[in-house]
Amino acid sequence: MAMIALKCPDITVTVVDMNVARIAAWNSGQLPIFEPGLDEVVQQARGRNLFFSTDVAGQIKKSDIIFVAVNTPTKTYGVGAGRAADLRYIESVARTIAEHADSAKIIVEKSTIPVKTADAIKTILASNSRGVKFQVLSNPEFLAEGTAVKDLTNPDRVLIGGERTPEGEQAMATLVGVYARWVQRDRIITTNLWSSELSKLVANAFLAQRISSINSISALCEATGADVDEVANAIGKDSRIGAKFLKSSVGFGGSCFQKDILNLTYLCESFGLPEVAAYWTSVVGINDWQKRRFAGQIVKALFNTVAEKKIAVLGFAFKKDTNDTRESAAINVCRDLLSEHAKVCVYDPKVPADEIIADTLGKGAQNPRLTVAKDAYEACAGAHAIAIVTEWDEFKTLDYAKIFAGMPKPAFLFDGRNIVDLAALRQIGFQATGIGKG
Ligand SMILES: NC(=O)c1ccc[n+]([C@@H]2O[C@H](COP(=O)([O-])OP(=O)(O)OC[C@H]3O[C@@H](n4cnc5c(N)ncnc54)[C@H](O)[C@@H]3O)[C@@H](O)[C@H]2O)c1
Ligand SMILES: O=c1ccn([C@@H]2O[C@H](COP(=O)(O)OP(=O)(O)O[C@H]3O[C@H](CO)[C@@H](O)[C@H](O)[C@H]3O)[C@@H](O)[C@H]2O)c(=O)[nH]1
Repeated sequence: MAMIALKCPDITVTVVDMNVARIAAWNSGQLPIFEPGLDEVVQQARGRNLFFSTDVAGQIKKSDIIFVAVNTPTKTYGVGAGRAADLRYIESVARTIAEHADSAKIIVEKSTIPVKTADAIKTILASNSRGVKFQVLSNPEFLAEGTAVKDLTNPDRVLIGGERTPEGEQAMATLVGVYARWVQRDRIITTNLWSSELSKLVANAFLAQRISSINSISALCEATGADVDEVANAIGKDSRIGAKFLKSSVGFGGSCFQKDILNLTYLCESFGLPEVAAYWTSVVGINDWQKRRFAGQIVKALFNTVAEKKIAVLGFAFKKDTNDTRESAAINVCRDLLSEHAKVCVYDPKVPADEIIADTLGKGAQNPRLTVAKDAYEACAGAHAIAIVTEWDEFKTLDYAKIFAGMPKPAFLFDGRNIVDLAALRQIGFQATGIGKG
């Protein structure tokens, strides 16, 4: 929304949320999320044509286009628990719009949702809105965290789905007109509603599948003496495969991939396609295995016991350049090490200590074996092993000789992101290993 406001000064964009603290943060000097370049975008547009408010009802009345970007987490209860998307926030927004709208609106699904959700939204609107006309469009978001501003400035594509009726086409043309202010017209794709809704889930499933594919091969590389980065480079040169998203890692995290694949598999089963569901479920299965495998390798290398040994975990966010920790592999790694009674000391440049502890142990819980350091050097001091879990750039240039000097020997380093020079570390004296480095 900040990007639309930046690129379209004549359009007034008001972001509303019922979370008062979040809106207050968006109106303050300290935005609630860390995202490179976002502060500058917000600063340019805020107060000009970008506003943040908790007045949901008032802004529904005033708006011509309403983007619905509420959370659609994995359901934790009842039918489909652990897999289906929980659509209660979507439904509640549809009811609120129906209650307060007193003129025609275009409703844009921006949240990631199961196919056919637009039908449910349309039905709720039509049954409650006292004759006000709505058009529902699907406009999934493809930005990745950490590169959001770049992705939004120059998107590979913008996808807009709508009804193939004159009113639907007109609504799509209106939304195309917004994006066309800065996105090349041939990168704005229009489709029917169901293709657009489904494409978002499929895009994430394909991206995650590439990571699980290369991660499965990382284990084979370790067993055979091959190097997974060399394999990725060799296969990625084939233009049919492509070089991106082939970086083997401790496992993918983030709020989207797992949730959206589970959502897709649940949909497949609901439509009577268990074989398709099983195929995509295995992408999540390999990811869970990869996360466990990493922690297991640490325990095994440290002579099958990490009890009371200090392990430094470098990085807690699910990827670099974000403070988001949702589904981060670091959570699983820390939990597995704690269950082996290791003393885990975490450092992340952007994630606050209380969040690291709450994510790992649960809200309010404490464990004296889990501590948070103010920098990487403090985390590594006296540690038997270092585990690099997030690929923050600063971990590439640490003074590893100094760190080595302060560790008990043998000193181990496990690079879960393949970002450091293993040969140089071995030269220093480390027992250093990476993912998929045979
Ligand atoms: N985070 C991403 O990078 C990303 C990228 C693409 C798509 N998505 C999709 O976008 C959606 C939102 O993701 P997110 O990461 O921003 O989630 P989030 O949980 O960080 O934010 C959702 C916000 O919606 C608010 N909300 C919920 N119900 C509301 C209501 N009835 N009225 C007003 N506000 C309400 C919540 O208070 C919360 O602040 C999800 O469907 C997600 O899959 C996210
Ligand atoms: O080669 C790779 C690429 C990524 N990752 C990991 O995969 C996860 C997801 O990374 P990324 O996709 O870059 O970030 P997200 O913000 O989760 O973005 C994904 O999820 C968003 C929400 O749906 C979509 O909009 C984006 O297009 C999609 O890339 C992270 O843990 C990464 O470290 C790897 O391990 N290897």
